[in-house]
Amino acid sequence: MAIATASAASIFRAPTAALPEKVSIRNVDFFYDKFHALKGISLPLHEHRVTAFIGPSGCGKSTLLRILNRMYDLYPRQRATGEVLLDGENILSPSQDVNLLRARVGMVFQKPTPFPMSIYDNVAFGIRLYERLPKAEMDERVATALQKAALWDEVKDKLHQSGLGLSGGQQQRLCIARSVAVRPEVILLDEPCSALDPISTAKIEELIDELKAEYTIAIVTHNMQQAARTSDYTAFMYLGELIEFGETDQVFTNPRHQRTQDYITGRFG
Ligand SMILES: Nc1ncnc2c1ncn2[C@@H]1O[C@H](COP(=O)(O)OP(=O)(O)OP(=O)(O)O)[C@@H](O)[C@H]1O
Repeated sequence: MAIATASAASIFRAPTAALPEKVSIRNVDFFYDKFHALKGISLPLHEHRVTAFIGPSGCGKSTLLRILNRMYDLYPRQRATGEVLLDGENILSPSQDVNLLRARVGMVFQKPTPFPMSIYDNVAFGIRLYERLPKAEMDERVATALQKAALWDEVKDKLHQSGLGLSGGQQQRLCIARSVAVRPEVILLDEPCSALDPISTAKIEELIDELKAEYTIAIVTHNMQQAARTSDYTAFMYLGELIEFGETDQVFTNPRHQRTQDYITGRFG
C-alpha cells in the first residue's frame, strides 16, 4: 500500500495543536501468564484526538487496548505492570473501581455484538448498569446516543424491533451508540470496520471524525488508508514494542524508522 509518498499528503488532516494528555501510558508491560506480550510501552492519548494503532498481526495492538479499560482483569493469569494515567490517576492501581472505569472508557469490538434484545434496550442496557432514570429521560438518552452514532434516522421508527435484525454496519453503529450512551470520556475501537462493507466503513469513519469533538478515541486498524484518514496520531507497534509514535502525517510521509516505512508501504505484515 504505497501511501508513504509526499503526493499522498493531502489525504491527511492538517496538523492540529496538541491538546492535553487524556491518557498517559507509561512503561507498560503485559503478560499472558509467562508470555511477555508488551514491553515498555509509553505514549499519550491526546484529548479529543484520534490515535491509531497499527502493526502486523500479533504485535500487541488489541492487548494494549484491552489494558486501557482493564478488560484483561476478566481473565486469570493476565497482568499488566507500569502506569496508565487517566486524567492523572493510575487506572492499573488495585484500588481502581473497574466498573466505573469501564463507564469512563468504552469499547467497541471487531465483530458487531448487539445483544438479543430490542434496539432501544441495547442502548438502554449500559445506562441501566449505572443509573436509574425515569422513562422520559431514558428515552431522551437513548435517542441522543443513537443520533451521536448516526443511526437515529434509520431506526427511529423501529426502536422496539430486535437489534439482531439490523445490517452489519447498522449493528456496529448500534454498538457505538451503546458505548456512547453511558457518556464515556474515552472510546476504544478494536478494528471496528473489519467486518463491514465499504459504505458502512465510510459511515463509521465519518462518525469517528464527529465523535472526537466529545471523546478521546483510540482505534486499532489493519487498514493503512483508514489509519491515515481517521487519526491525528499513529502508533506503530512490532513484536510487543512501540516502534514509532507521532502525528499521523509525519508517521506516514516521513517515518523515523525503517521498519515503519516497510510496514506502511506494504513490504511486510
Ligand atoms: N489470551 C491469550 N493468551 C496467550 N497469548 C495471547 C492471548 N491473546 C493474545 N496473545 C498473544 O499476544 C500477542 C499480541 O496479541 P494481540 O491480539 O494483542 O495482537 P494484535 O496486534 O492485536 O493482533 P491482530 O492484528 O492479529 O489482532 C500475540 O503474540 C498473541 O498470540
